[in-house]
Amino acid sequence: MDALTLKKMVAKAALQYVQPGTVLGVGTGSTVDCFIDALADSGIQLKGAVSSSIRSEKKLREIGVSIVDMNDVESLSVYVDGADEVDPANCLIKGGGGANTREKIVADISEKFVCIADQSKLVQVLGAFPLPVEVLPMACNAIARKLEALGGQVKPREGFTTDNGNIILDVAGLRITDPVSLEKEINHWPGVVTNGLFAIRKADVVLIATAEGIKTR
Ligand SMILES: O=C[C@H](O)[C@H](O)[C@H](O)COP(=O)(O)O
Repeated sequence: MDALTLKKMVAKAALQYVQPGTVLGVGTGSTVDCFIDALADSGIQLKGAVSSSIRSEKKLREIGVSIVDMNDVESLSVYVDGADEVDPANCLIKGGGGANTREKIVADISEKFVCIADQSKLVQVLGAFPLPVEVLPMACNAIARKLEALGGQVKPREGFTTDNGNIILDVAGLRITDPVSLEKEINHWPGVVTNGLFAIRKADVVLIATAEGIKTR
C-alpha cells in the first residue's frame, strides 16, 4: 500500500474523534492535509478550528471551516495532528514542516491529542528523524554549538522561515532515550522557541495506518 493511501486511511479514521458543533484543534502536514480533505467529505459541521499553521488555516478556510483565534478559547476537546516519529510511549518528534511551536501551543490546551501516522513513523527510540528546533535568528549559532555539544549534527533549514519568523535547526544523530529530559533541557536555552519533542505533552491516542488496517495505541 502506498504512503498516500495509508495517510488517507488514517485521516479518515480520525473523524470518529471529531465532535460536530465544537471548535477543533487542527495540526499541520501532509497527513493533516488528508484529514482536512476527509473532514470536507464527511460533511461534519464544526463551530470552527484553531489551526497550528498558516498552511492549514488556508486549507481549512477553503473547505468552509472558520478559523478561531486561540486567544478566544480556553481549551479544545480534541486536537488532530501528524508526527515525524512515534515511540512506544506515544512520545513524538514533530516539526518536519516547521510548525512545531504552534503545534505545541495548540496541543497544550487540548484535552485529547489524537496523533495520525502511518507505520513508517514508528520507532523504538526517537532520533533517527532529525530533531527540529525553532530558534530566534540571533541565537542560531549559539544554539547550534550547544546542540553539537549534545552529540548532534546541526543543519539550519535552508530557505525556510517559520510562521513566527524564526529559523529551524535540524539536529541529526541524537539517540533520544529520555525525551522528557531532553525536551526540557533544550527548551531552557535562551533563544530556543521550542523543540520538536512532544514528550511532556505527548499524544493521548495514536492512530497508525498499516497494510492490515488501523491500529490504535
Ligand atoms: O511541522 C510539521 C508537523 O509537525 C507535521 O505534523 C509532521 O512533520 C508530520 O508531517 P507529515 O504528515 O507530512 O509527515
